[in-house]
Amino acid sequence: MIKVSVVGAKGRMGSHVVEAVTNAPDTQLALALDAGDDLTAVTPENTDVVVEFTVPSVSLTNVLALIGQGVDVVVGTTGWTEEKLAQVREALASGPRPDTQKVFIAPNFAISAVLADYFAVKAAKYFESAEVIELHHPTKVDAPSGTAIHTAHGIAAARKAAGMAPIPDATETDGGSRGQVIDGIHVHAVRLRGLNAHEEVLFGNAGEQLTIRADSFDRTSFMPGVLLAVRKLAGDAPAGLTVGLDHFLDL
Ligand SMILES: NC(=O)C1=CN([C@@H]2O[C@H](COP(=O)(O)OP(=O)(O)OC[C@H]3O[C@@H](n4cnc5c(N)ncnc54)[C@H](O)[C@@H]3O)[C@@H](O)[C@H]2O)C=CC1
Ligand SMILES: O=C(O)C1=N[C@H](C(=O)O)C[C@H](O)C1
Repeated sequence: MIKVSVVGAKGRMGSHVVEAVTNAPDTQLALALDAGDDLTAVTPENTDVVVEFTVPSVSLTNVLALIGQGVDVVVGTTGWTEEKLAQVREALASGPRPDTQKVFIAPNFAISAVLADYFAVKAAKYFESAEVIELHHPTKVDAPSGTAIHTAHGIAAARKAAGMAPIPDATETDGGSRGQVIDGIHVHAVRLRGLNAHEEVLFGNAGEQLTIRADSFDRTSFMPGVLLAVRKLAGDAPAGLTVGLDHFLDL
């Protein structure tokens, strides 16, 4: 049995993870921790893998503390920048298990979202225009979503590798309507009661459009991906930092 502790266990995602870990045949719940709890309670003796779903403002601090505790960590929380990822790599290198410890961060654990992202990167070099629209529940604290930021970076990298010109856009006045520009890609965020987690990637050429859309209607959609990551970290995932569930899928 893989012993799994959950940090952020009382949250929308954390409570689903507690249920999934409890019900899966090969995992068992070790500790369920939330705000105010002491992370030094998590040790290699009681925990094989920690799953962290908290808030962007605290996740880095939690992950650094958990690396210090010597346990492997699966992270679903958003808000990761290159600077924060570099701090995780440094902490792993100078931590208690530099050759074997693993941290895995996924912008999105839903297979629909991971595939949408993958297909978008494949499509990027064939279209003059590309924009991303993400749509979420109104209780989400960050915008744009971590997934949309990841998608925008992926599209931008593919366009750059293909030597493409900047996206055509004659806008001269913009009070914010054109969204946030990430690596040259416009990203728009919608917050609407009734929605859960959704993303559309729009690609355009003269006379044609490709739309790639992923919809997570329910948080159960993230649980197979979370359990896959837990199993991979307890198994043959490489040591060090890995970002993106695509690394654990046969794409
Ligand atoms: N990677 C993925 O597939 C997904 C990622 N997310 C991300 O996961 C994060 C959490 O989302 P939700 O569960 O909806 O948020 P939430 O607000 O429902 O839950 C966050 C939980 O973290 C707890 N918390 C806050 N500070 C803490 C601390 N210092 N230590 C321990 N626990 C602490 C809160 O008390 C709360 O229970 C967000 O960044 C969200 O964008 C959400 C869905 C899927
Ligand atoms: O807060 C959410 O709900 C979600 N957050 C992640 C993100 O910001 O990309 C993943 C998914 O979109 C749900």
